[in-house]
Amino acid sequence: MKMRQNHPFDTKNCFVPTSDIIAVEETEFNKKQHNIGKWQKMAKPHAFTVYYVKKARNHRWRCSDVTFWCVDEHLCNQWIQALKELLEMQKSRPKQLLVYINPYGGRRQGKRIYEQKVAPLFSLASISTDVVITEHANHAKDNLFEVNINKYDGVVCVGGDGMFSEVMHGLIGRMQKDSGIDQNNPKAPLVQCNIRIGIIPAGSTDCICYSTVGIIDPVTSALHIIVGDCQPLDVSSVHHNNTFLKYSVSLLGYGFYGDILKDSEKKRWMGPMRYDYSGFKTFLSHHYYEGTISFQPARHTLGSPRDKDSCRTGCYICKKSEQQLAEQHKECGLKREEDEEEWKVIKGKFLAINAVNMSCACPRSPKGLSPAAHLADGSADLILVRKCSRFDFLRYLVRHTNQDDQFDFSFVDVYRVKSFQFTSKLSEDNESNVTDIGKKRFGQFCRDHPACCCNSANSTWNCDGETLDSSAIEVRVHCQLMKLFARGIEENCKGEAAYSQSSIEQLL
Ligand SMILES: CCCCCCCCCCCCC/C=C/[C@@H](O)[C@H](COP(=O)(O)O)NC(C)=O
Ligand SMILES: Nc1ncnc2c1ncn2[C@@H]1O[C@H](COP(=O)(O)OP(=O)(O)O)[C@@H](O)[C@H]1O
Ligand SMILES: [Ca+2]
Repeated sequence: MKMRQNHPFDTKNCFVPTSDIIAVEETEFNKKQHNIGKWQKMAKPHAFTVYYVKKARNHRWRCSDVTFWCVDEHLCNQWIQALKELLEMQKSRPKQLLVYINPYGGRRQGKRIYEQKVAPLFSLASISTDVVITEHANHAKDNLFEVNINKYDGVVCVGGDGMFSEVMHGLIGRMQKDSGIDQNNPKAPLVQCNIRIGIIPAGSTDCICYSTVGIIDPVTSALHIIVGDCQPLDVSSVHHNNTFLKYSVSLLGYGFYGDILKDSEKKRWMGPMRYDYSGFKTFLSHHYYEGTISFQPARHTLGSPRDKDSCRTGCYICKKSEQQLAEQHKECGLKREEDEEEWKVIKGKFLAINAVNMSCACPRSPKGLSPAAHLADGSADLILVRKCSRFDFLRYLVRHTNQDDQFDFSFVDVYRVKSFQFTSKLSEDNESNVTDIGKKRFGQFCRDHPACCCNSANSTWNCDGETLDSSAIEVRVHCQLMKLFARGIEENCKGEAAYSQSSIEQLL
């Protein structure tokens, strides 16, 4: 049997694992193609085209295609049939997706990006979609409590980290509501969310996309959704006084990153540039904050924040945590003595407190705030940057952008934790003396005079790009609470990965 590619002079073999096939379609007879090369000899050619994932450099994926021609119509149809059956066997692929687009995220290109780059690929892969273009903040989140969620194999959000956070809150919240779990109870065992979320990056930082896919590229992300990838993700719950505040998957930042976010919200019109402007301004203001942080070290994980190796596709440290989680679920009757485990307490003056569930790599900081943090190990890295000079803080920040170790400073400490609590000195003082409004006034005075570095005002928590109302918080990491359409960052940029047994080449 002879089937050939449509490039007559291309003698290269084409290997495509079935897991990388996007679609198979019958190809219309085209006179121009017929008139070139060897196909002239064919009486009436029949053809089909295989669309597949082509892996390019820097984790970028593209949709490529190859067309096979032959004279026998029946044979051609048999091939199409056989390949379609192979695709049907890929059970992890989504068929029905719910899509939320934030038209105002990042450079306000969300709608265009989806329509031009993503929708055609979904349609090629025969994925049906219900698309909601959000009209206001919390539209997607509220909507997720109302829709018939079981109809969908996944939810896609087109936007930045803030938009992802909204969709995640909708999904996890809906899951807990349906299972009768009270989110306000900080100790409640949360129900895992098995409906995967896909992120089409169209925001300002897009750190969650970058840290889980390795590139900010809407087409690459769409292809990860189409092939049905699955990456579990740790989620932290944030409470204050037995009241649920938020969930976080990337950064929970007090001090520097909180102040940047708060200032930048007023400058939304600047687009992604607002972070550079507010970053510079916040750096100059050099505010530090006094408070107490207590945490439980994550003894269950194999890794440490100072490891040289980072979390990659198929990470064994995350797999180990997954096994431990499964064992815990099995013996759910036996309550773990989590509360009796040790707490460490640190009091101090901090320029920044960053708790990260993942590396938080993004184009501004390609290795991230904690390069060795894991996506799904059930822990967060708690980074404490103590009061230091502006020059030293700049040295620390610069190391986010180069290869040097950002934890190798006397004023920086890092711990791998499974839970932590923070109270600012101000709120401790206020609790002991509520009527002391003089202090609050002084705090306002300081905010209005950025040259002052004193610590009488509170900072704000930056929770995945959203601000929190409370400075005193209680945080707990929930191992692999949700899943993304991603596979983590692949070790080899270019597709040297092992091919699956069932490649088309073998069938030929
Ligand atoms: C002198 C050189 C200083 C360079 C410092 C570069 C550090 C950049 C580290 C970025 C940290 C990423 C953490 C991600 C946060 C996002 O959740 C949040 C919201 O992102 P969004 O606007 O929703 O896409 N963005 C910010 C800047 O707070
Ligand atoms: N239609 C809308 N109008 C205003 N805000 C919205 C809308 N849709 C979503 N949002 C909110 O916008 C915030 C920022 O969105 P995001 O997509 O993360 O953009 P960026 O990365 O630029 O911050 C999110 O918190 C989200 O809740
Ligand atoms: Ca983690």
